[in-house]
Amino acid sequence: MASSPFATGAQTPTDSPMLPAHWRDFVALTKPRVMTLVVFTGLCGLLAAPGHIHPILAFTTILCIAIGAGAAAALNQWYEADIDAKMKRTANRPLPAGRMDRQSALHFGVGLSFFSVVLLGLATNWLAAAVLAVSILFYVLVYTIWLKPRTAQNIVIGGAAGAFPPVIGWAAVTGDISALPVALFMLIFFWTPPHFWALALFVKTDYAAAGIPMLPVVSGEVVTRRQIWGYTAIMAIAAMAPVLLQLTGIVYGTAALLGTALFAVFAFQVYRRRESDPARMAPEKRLFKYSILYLFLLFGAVVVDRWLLA
Ligand code: HEM
Ligand SMILES: CC(C)=CCC/C(C)=C/CC/C(C)=C/COP(=O)(O)OP(=O)(O)O
Repeated sequence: MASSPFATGAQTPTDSPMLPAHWRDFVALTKPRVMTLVVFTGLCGLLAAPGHIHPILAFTTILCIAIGAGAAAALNQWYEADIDAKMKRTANRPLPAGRMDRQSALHFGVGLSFFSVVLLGLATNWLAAAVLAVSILFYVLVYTIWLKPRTAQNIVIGGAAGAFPPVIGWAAVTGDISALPVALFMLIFFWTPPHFWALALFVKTDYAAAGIPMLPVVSGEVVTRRQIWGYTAIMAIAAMAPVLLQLTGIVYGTAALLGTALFAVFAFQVYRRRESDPARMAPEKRLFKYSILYLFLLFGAVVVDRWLLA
């Protein structure tokens, strides 16, 4: 059995005899579905940046973002194996299901974190590599280990980790960080609370069972619905900022206006919903699904716009 400095002594699925970890479990450890959008926002940051980057270096940059994000996800699951075992949604992950030992996940996560940061630094520049390192550390140390078990504001602050990829992509090309990557960072930063709390509303019993103080568990549904609506309003300002600052043009402007209007409609439906409402598709499920499409749409539009303006 793998020992961990965080072991509670309680019997968990990770205490059971280990089966050899299959490579598919290592892939699962990187949360590949979530990472598609992380990688896409990083790619868009890279493609929107002025200047030239050799295609091989561009590919290496995106690979490093994917590896770094995957490594951070592995470390998140290394630390949370006991918690994941208590939630239906996560109980079948490689560690809680007993298909992999914790030490393998730790080595995989630490090894790939170093590899991605060093490779990015050597291939592009050390500013991009430093931002990648900060995002990995932020996700693992600030969000997973420090804030997540302690406060319902965990994802508001910790969510910054997921906002760095476009900055990394941009910095890899230009060697600096200017207004547009900062605006894209702010967009993801304020998008994260509605994205996550919409999901948290329909999996709150899971989080309650695991003892994680997510907002719907700690403050209840009404407060969460109000907060989703409030952060959507701030996110709308962040979404329009690139247009107002004349960093993007008509394509992004149109996408941001229409896309954000629909986001606001869905967020308002979440805000208005009372528990007794009959559900076709619950508004929070619709908002969660749409939040993912929204970010794909707006980041894609940034790239199209920058190319048209170039
Ligand atoms: C701290 C911030 C965030 C939290 C707490 C969070 C939480 C979650 C959770 C719990 C899920 C369900 C996935 C699962 O069951 O494995 C999810 C799904 C997803 N998240 Fe987030 N998320 C955050 C930030 C982000 C960011 C920054 C992105 C991308 C830019 C992102 C993209 C996605 C995508 C694409 C899915 C859907 C995955 C699927 O189809 O299964 N999330 N998120
Ligand atoms: C480059 C780099 C390091 C990017 C990181 C991107 C990032 C922070 C993505 C967050 C994605 C995510 C699924 C969080 C889940 O929260 P959780 O771990 O609390 O979810 P769980 O309840 O499913 O374990």
